[in-house]
Amino acid sequence: MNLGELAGIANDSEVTGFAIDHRKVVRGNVFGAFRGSRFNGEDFIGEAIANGAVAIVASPDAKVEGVPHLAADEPRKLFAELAARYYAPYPEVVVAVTGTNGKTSTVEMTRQMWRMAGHRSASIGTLGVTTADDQVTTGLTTPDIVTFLNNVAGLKKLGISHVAYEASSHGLDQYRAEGVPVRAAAFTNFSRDHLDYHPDMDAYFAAKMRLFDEVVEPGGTAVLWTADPKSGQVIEHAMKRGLNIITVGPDAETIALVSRAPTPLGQSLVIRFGGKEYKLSLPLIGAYQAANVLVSAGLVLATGGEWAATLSAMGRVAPVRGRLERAVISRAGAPVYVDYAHTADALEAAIEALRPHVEGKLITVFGAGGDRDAGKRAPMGEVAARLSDVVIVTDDNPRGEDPALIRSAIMQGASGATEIGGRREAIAEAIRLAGPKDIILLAGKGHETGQIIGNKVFPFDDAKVARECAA
Ligand SMILES: CC(=O)N[C@H]1[C@@H](OP(=O)(O)OP(=O)(O)OC[C@H]2O[C@@H](n3ccc(=O)[nH]c3=O)[C@H](O)[C@@H]2O)O[C@H](CO)[C@@H](O)[C@@H]1O[C@H](C)C(=O)N[C@@H](C)C(=O)N[C@H](CCC(=O)O)C(=O)O
Ligand SMILES: Nc1ncnc2c1ncn2[C@@H]1O[C@H](COP(=O)(O)OP(=O)(O)OP(=O)(O)O)[C@@H](O)[C@H]1O
Ligand SMILES: N[C@H](CCC[C@H](N)C(=O)O)C(=O)O
Ligand SMILES: [Mg+2]
Repeated sequence: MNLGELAGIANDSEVTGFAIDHRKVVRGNVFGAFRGSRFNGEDFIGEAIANGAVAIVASPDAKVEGVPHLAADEPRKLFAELAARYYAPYPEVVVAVTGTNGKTSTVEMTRQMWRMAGHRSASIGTLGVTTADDQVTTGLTTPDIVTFLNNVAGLKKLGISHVAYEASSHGLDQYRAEGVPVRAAAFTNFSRDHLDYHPDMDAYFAAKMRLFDEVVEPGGTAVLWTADPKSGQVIEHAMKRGLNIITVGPDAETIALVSRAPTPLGQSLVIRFGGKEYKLSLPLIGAYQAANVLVSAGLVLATGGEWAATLSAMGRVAPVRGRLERAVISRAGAPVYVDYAHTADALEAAIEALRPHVEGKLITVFGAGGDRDAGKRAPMGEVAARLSDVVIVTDDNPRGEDPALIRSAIMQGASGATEIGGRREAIAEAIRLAGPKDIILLAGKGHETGQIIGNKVFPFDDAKVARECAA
C-alpha cells in the first residue's frame, strides 16, 4: 500500500508499517509523534525521518521537514485510523469491555463461551493475548496501538473470528485500541482508581465513555451491568449514539439475576430471560464472578449467540487465573485464595465472595502498587479492616516509591492491622496463623509472576509462594 492510497494525498512512497517509538522506525514506516507524559514524541521526528520514516502524524504545530506532515489536533486518533486501514483485515466479530473492575474476567469468559459455541476466539487484556492454544503477554492491559492492531490482524490470520478486548481508561484516553470495528461494548462497573493519571473521577468516567461515544460502531450494542450507580449515565451515552442496549443485573430487562445462593463449590443462580426463569449452577464463587459471567453472556448474545447454548456455556466456564484462584490448602486445613483486587471496591467484592465459605476467621493479606493512585490506599485499608477478621498489610509492587510509606498510607485506614513488609513473610505469617476453619485471601497481585521493586522485576507469584509456605 502506498502513502497516497492510505492518506488520500499525492504521494507514492511505499508504506511498510507504523511506529510510535522512533527507535522502532524502519524504512517506509509512518511515525506517530505524540506528546506523552514523559517525552514529547515531536523531539524525535528528525531521527525518525533519518531512520526511514515516509510520513509523520503529529499536531499541526509540530515541525516536520522533508516528508509529508499528516496533521491533526488529535494526532493519536488520526494515527489509529490510518494504521487500522493498513493492518486490516480483522476478525469479523470484535467486542470491547470497560469498567474499573472485571474487564479481564469478562473478556476471558466471553472468549471461553464463544469457543463453547464453536467459534475460534481470543481475548486481549491484562493476561495478554489468549487463544485456546496459547497465551502471550503484552505488558499492558490495552497494548499500544501498533501492537494492538498487529495482534488483532494476526489473530485473523490464525483463523480467529471472535475477539474480546479490554479497553482500559488509559487505553481509551490515548486512542490505543481504535480503528477495528467494534460490534458491542460492555460496561462492568465504576469506582475509584487511576487518579494518578486522570485529574478527577469525572475525567476518569469520561475516558471510559469514549468507548460508547466513539469506539463502538454505529448500530452496535451496549451491554451494561445495571446494579452499578453509574449505569444510568452509561445508558444515556449509549442511547445518544442510537446503540442497541442489553441490560444485565438484578432488576435488568434483558438478563435479570433473580436470586443467587452460594454452594460449597460455586453458586446457584436463577436468571430471567425472555419472560422465563432458568436455574444455573455456576462453578465459580462470589457475586462479582456471577456479574462478570452474566455480562459475558450479554456480549455473546449481542454477537449472535443463542440463549440455550449461552446458558449452558455459563455453567461450564473455567476459573480465570488469579481471580479467586484457590492456590493451596494449608497443613492446618485453611484454603488460600489468590485474587487481583487492587481497588477498595474489588477488595470488598473479593472478601464478600469468600465470607459465606468461612466458618472461622477470614485473614486478608494485601498491599498497594507504587507510582499508582495513592488516594486509594487508606480506603483499601478501611475496607479490609472492616470486612476481615485479621488483616496483614504488606508490599505489592512498590515500583519507585518507598514501600514503608505505601504501607503506612494503607495502615491509616486499617485499624488493628499488622504490618509485615516482605510479601513472602506476610504470606507465611497468615498461613502460620490460620486454623482449619479459616480462609486466607492474598489480594492485589493475582496472576502476576513478578514483584516490581525500583525498576527491577523479581520473580514472585502469590500462588506459588503460598504453596511453598504451606509445604
Ligand atoms: C501513563 C501511560 O499510560 N503511559 C503510556 C503511554 O506513554 P506516553 O504516551 O505518555 O509516552 P511517553 O513515554 O511520554 O513518550 C511520548 C511518545 O514519545 C515516544 N518516544 C519516547 C521516547 C523515545 O526515545 N522515542 C520515542 O519515540 C513514545 O513512544 C511516545 O509515543 O504510552 C506508552 C506506549 O503505548 C505506554 O507504554 C505507557 O505506559 C506506561 C509504561 C504505563 O505504565 N502505563 C500504565 C499506567 C497503563 O497504561 N495502565 C493501563 C491501565 C491498567 C488497568 O486498569 O487495567 C493499561 O492499559 O495497561
Ligand atoms: N464485577 C466486579 N465487581 C466488583 N469487583 C470485581 C468485579 N470483577 C472483578 N472484581 C475484582 O477486581 C479484581 C480484578 O478483576 P479483573 O482482573 O477481571 O478486573 P480488570 O478490570 O481487568 O482489572 P485491571 O484494571 O487491573 O485490568 C478481581 O480479582 C476482583 O477482586
Ligand atoms: N498489583 C498491581 C495491580 C495493578 C493493576 C493495573 N491494572 C494498574 O493499576 O496499572 C499494582 O498496583 O501494582
Ligand atoms: Mg484487566
